[in-house]
Amino acid sequence: MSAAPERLPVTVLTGFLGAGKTTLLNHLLRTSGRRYAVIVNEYGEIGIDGELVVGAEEEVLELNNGCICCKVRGDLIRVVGGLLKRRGRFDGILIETTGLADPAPVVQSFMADDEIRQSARVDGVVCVVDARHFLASLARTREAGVQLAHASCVVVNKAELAEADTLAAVEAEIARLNPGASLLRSVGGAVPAAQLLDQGAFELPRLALPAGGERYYRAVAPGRHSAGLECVSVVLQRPLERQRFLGWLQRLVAECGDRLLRSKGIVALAGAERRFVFQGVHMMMDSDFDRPWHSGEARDSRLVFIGHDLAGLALQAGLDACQVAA
Ligand SMILES: Nc1nc2c(ncn2[C@@H]2O[C@H](COP(=O)(O)OP(=O)(O)OP(=O)(O)O)[C@@H](O)[C@H]2O)c(=O)[nH]1
Repeated sequence: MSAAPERLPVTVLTGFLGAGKTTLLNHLLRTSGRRYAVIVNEYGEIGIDGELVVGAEEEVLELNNGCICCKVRGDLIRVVGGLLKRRGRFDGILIETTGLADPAPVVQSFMADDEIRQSARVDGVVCVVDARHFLASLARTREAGVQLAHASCVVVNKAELAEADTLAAVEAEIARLNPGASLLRSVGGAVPAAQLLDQGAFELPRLALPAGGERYYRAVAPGRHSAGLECVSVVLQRPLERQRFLGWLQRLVAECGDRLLRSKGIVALAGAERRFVFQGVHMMMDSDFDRPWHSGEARDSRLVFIGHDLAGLALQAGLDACQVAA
């Protein structure tokens, strides 16, 4: 019996208007040494970004006349379905979303559609930010925060235009609000393609969470930069009782999935020899048992929640109640 073909990696490029998404996309196409099908989404009927993508070999598909996050989701599924029928021709798919798009529905399309899910996987969500303007965009708009919340990697672009202290402040704010995301600096989108593509950053077994070891509950209050975006990180030392935790998580995403943008965690369930991992994008959730706990490894649970108005969700109290008795 032949092994199932590997699922095609999909990288979603997000980032605020003018941050440098197309510039990064072109850099990746020029330097990755791999063949990508490109999907570009923009407002308006005339596709401009599609024209700006380098090279004739790449397959560039435009989804115009609507934002990918609302009107054209059905189109996205059709376009990806079509690409998957010709999958031998490329090594992956790159999707550039509009500067005002919420990347969540794009990711959710890959989580929700069974056929696509079997043949393709979201490998990463790359958020490109403009080093000089990011903090202002974050403070003034909801979109910039939503894009940051979903990123598995953030590229701080136009780094040459920002002072060193601005760069440091931008990177600190990114690490505060999305502590699992990797960070790269760039000028003209010039980052090593190998650090962005095919990283499996969105795969359950390779979920990046803040480094373990600390025993803390930390709620990051919305700061002056973040237009209400908050991050809550929780570390729990006692294992969680399975049914109680799964019920709590299910209720949380069902009832609060609109303001809970992103959730992920590595959890020690009582009696389980393997780590339980989960990740959610709004109400959609992926979860599974992953590798066995190593001997000597601290069996604590680490969870991260990013969203708006999280204080009211009483995350710590809810999770505390899931722990087995001391
Ligand atoms: N100085 C400087 N300019 C850059 C850099 N990267 C991109 N640009 C310029 O910034 C402008 C916007 O870049 P794009 O790549 O089109 O940005 P985008 O995010 O795709 O823009 P939208 O599709 O409009 O949201 C272009 O004029 C780029 O040449 C950089 O690192 N430094």
